[in-house]
Amino acid sequence: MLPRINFTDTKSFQYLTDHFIDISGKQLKDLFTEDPARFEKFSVQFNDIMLDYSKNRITDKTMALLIQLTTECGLKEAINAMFSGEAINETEGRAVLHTALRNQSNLEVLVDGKDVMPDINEVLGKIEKFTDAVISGTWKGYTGKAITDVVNIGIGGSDLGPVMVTEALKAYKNHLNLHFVSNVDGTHIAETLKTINAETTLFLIASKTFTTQETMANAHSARDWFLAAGAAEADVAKHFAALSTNAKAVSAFGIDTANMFGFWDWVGGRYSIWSAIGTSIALGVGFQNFKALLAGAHAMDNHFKNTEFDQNIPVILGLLGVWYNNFFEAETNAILPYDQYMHRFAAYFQQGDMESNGKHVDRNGNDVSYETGPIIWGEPGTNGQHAFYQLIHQGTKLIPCDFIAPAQSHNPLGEHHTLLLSNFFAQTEALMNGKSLEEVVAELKESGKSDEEIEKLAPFKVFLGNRPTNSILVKKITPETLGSLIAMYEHKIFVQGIIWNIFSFDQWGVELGKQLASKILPELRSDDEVQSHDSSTNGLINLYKNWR
Ligand SMILES: O=P(O)(O)OC[C@H]1O[C@](O)(CO)[C@@H](O)[C@@H]1O
Repeated sequence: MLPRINFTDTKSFQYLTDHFIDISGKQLKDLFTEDPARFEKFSVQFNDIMLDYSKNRITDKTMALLIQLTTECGLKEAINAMFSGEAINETEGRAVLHTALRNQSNLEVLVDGKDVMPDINEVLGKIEKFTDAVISGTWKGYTGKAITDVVNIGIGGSDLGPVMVTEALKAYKNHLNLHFVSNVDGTHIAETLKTINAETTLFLIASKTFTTQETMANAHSARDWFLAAGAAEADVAKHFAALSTNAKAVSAFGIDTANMFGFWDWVGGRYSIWSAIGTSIALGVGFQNFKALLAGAHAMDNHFKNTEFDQNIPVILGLLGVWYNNFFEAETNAILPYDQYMHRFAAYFQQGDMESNGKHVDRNGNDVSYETGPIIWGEPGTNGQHAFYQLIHQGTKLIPCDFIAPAQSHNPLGEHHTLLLSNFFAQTEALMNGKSLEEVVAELKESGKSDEEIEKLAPFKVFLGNRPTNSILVKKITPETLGSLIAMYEHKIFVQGIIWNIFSFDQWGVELGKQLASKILPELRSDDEVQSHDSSTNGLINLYKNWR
């Protein structure tokens, strides 16, 4: 069982509340002047990943108090409980063991007294054989041709991870064309089907439960299209595979369970890229690269499990997030990768973080009296700079940002990467230092502006600065490094869930909308006027019926 400690009742919370009053009046740039060793002190390197968190509104005391908070909240015990397979997803009565899926040490991991590693290794072996056969072309379609296109049909955790990783690792891609269909909007599947040939297409139906409305609707449409293209029922086996925990529903759909790659209920949907849900990744970049992704994540797991908290990257990131969320009252957290390949990284962690920690009930079943999960958002730099950075620099909201960049590009084209990285370094410096009125006035004078013009313009050109950032500089986006980065954020989310005393591994909040949609569906199927809802919902439904 996880501890049940209201973190606002801890001593460290009280100390942090007092300490916040000191810190909130301090300027980051002054902290750097006062302590030239800040970078050495507030940075951690792990393999090819460097976390520089020195541009945060913290001192030694802040970090010491935040670490004390972890002790009072039982973080160490919670980490051990997760890794050892305790049923810490208490509202669903399940263990949380995505870490076992990437347990390259192969040491046993027990769930209800049973070692799960043999089953994991068996599925991995099956994925390797299958993906090798498809990539090499020995797996043939119903007319004897090799597969050229793979369509992953899934949503949420059965889509976002594979999309994000296959994009992030595009430099490692083989000849297979990957497509991802998630939205129940028929446009998504229709547009995809226009680009592929039934004879050479493999569909992966990715769904943990194999009951998700969107995925089932898309899977049925794909199957109908496949049969309409001239294939027979018996050909389905060569073109459809399932990634799921639900063998019964897979069979009922008509997919041979020989083509099913299984996983288990102790794998949460948004933590499932490491499972059979990663099959599209293994197809796109090869099984060895998929294994390397797992190895990178495993290395981060060991770092998280075994490193003292003051040097522990996910713990540090988690605590900084708590500091801004609960003391500075920052509502959002931007993830800004300076790497075009990572353009879906923030979207991936929108689900990872917000579905995990978007909770207002604590582990005792009581409403929390403090803020929990932040809003996660972001786009790759430098595009974001020309879109929303204005607000980060000069707006009224405090937005802690994670800047991520690789030192080496997969596409070292002319000066592009140097230009990109000059922006990466400049942005965090600008956010920290800002630009004072005196500096603005001096600059305008130098540019030849009159005193009158300067007086008018100057206020708009001031940057208050003091805006916190983390810089995550990696050597290169390789499968290993990407695996480590993903695991790093997963564990950061875990740390925060423990501090906030919430359950991070259920997602009851997605149920109500689903329930109501299934009630409304039959109403939409009939032509009768609807009167069973509030006037707004009735009005909209009836107008829709008139217009359709
Ligand atoms: O893999 P499944 O069972 O189709 O579920 C898809 C997604 O739906 C959710 O349950 C809710 O949106 C996610 O947690 C999950 O990733």
